[in-house]
Amino acid sequence: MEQENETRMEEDELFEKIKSGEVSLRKIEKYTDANTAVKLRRQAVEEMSDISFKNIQNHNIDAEEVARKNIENMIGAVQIPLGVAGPLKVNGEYADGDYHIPLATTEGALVASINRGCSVITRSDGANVRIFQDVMTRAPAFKVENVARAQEFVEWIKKPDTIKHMQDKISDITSHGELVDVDPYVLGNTVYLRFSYDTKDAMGMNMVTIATNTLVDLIEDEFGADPISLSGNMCTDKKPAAINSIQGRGKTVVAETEIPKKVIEDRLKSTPEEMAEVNYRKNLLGSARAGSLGYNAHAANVIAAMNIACGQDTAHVVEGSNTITTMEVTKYGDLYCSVTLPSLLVGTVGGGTGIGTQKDCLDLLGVAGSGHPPGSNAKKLAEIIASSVLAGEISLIGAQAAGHLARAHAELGRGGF
Ligand SMILES: CC(C)(COP(=O)([O-])OP(=O)([O-])OC[C@H]1O[C@@H](n2cnc3c(N)ncnc32)[C@H](O)[C@@H]1OP(=O)([O-])[O-])[C@@H](O)C(=O)NCCC(=O)NCCSC(=O)C[C@@](C)(O)CC(=O)[O-]
Ligand SMILES: NC(=O)C1=CN([C@@H]2O[C@H](COP(=O)(O)OP(=O)(O)OC[C@H]3O[C@@H](n4cnc5c(N)ncnc54)[C@H](OP(=O)(O)O)[C@@H]3O)[C@@H](O)[C@H]2O)C=CC1
Repeated sequence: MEQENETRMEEDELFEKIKSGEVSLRKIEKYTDANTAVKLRRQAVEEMSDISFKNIQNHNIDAEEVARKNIENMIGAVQIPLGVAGPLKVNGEYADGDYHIPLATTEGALVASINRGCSVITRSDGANVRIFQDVMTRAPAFKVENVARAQEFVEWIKKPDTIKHMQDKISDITSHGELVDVDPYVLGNTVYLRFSYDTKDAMGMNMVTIATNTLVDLIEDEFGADPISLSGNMCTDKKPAAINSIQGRGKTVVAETEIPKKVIEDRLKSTPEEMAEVNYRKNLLGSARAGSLGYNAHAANVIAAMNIACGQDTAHVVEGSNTITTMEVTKYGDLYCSVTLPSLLVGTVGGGTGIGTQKDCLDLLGVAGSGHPPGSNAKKLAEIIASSVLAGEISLIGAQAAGHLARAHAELGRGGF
């Protein structure tokens, strides 16, 4: 950021100007390098709040790296303990092998549980996992004169020539992103266009937002619809929404395993019948009665811990929690288990994936940066996360079937080992 400094100032002089309000907290980088700016901002906050930080200054993040794209008004960093579960055997199209799973959390018993689930899956010959759809969506809202005009708009947008024209336009904006499709939704005189893109190894929200902005301009110029908002909430980003469960968003991933009865008895202290019953009455019936969009036990736990560890956008736990878990006793008396994640949003480039500690975690999984071909690293990460969600579901349902949930949290979540 140094090249952007308007006028370099000595630290003492700058600190006085920050304290007096002459230089606002958010403009400090204009007068010094990013790391000094972080230090001065923190010291100013300490003085203004009359406290003395003991911890947040202790980190190894280079503000020169992150201040430009990951954070504004930086004053330090918060640490979250990192644990590891595994090995987890994954039989995917992109992830094929045994993996150690990085999990950043403060919830005692969570890593132990996922670790147990990994051991069960690995002893059951692994998790079979496949990706069924991979598109990131952005849905702007347009206002039109009336319903007849809405119909013309929908017909125009779905014309092959229009789509080709928009695809050509996108290729000027991004070398990795590709417009795949557009789905129109009409509500009175409002039309939502849900654009779907292949974003390769990027989770893609910046990419598709920038690309869609260009398409909104094109539509306004060439069709004349009135753009109201670049995001019309039918995307749907970071909110619980049935459209993501039904149409998918990001990666739609399914992972399954078949656990021998003996493994359930030995490792989970339960039986296939008991676990299937708990899954049915809890994850399926209980969720239906509650009006939940997530028919699972704690997919969000695993996705949150992996998202934090691997530099993903933590708010996308919302989409991931749409997961549906099934368990059924097979004709051999074993237990078939699956998780279906309709909307898992992950990437291995961009966002927080380049920060040192987060990149270490991506390296552990062998997915840091661009894949060969592009897109393959993000798909591999998605397969590993879905398999880890399966591990979490198996262990927690096992614990609830065995009546061990409260005991586990009393022992591991309150200081016991
Ligand atoms: C806690 C366990 C795993 C004990 O499970 P256990 O079977 O009694 O323990 P064990 O000592 O026999 O160990 C079995 C395996 O568990 C793992 N394990 C065991 N201990 C550790 C440890 N310290 N560190 C790492 N791994 C551990 C490890 O894999 C071990 O195998 P080994 O290595 O011995 O061959 C089990 O009772 C369990 O999984 N309980 C469920 C806990 C859980 O899933 N918590 C998640 C959060 S719950 C929540 O937030 C959501 C909720 C509950 O509200 C959602 C809902 O509504 O359902
Ligand atoms: N803008 C918004 O509305 C929202 C933004 N976010 C934030 O967006 C960020 C993530 O956006 P995202 O677009 O994923 O990331 P970035 O914008 O950080 O980076 C993505 C860019 O990386 C380049 N790139 C290099 N190699 C590859 C590759 N192998 N595959 C794909 N792209 C590659 C692409 O450039 P090129 O396009 O030139 O090919 C792509 O546009 C996060 O910080 C998240 O928090 C989250 C929600 C909403």
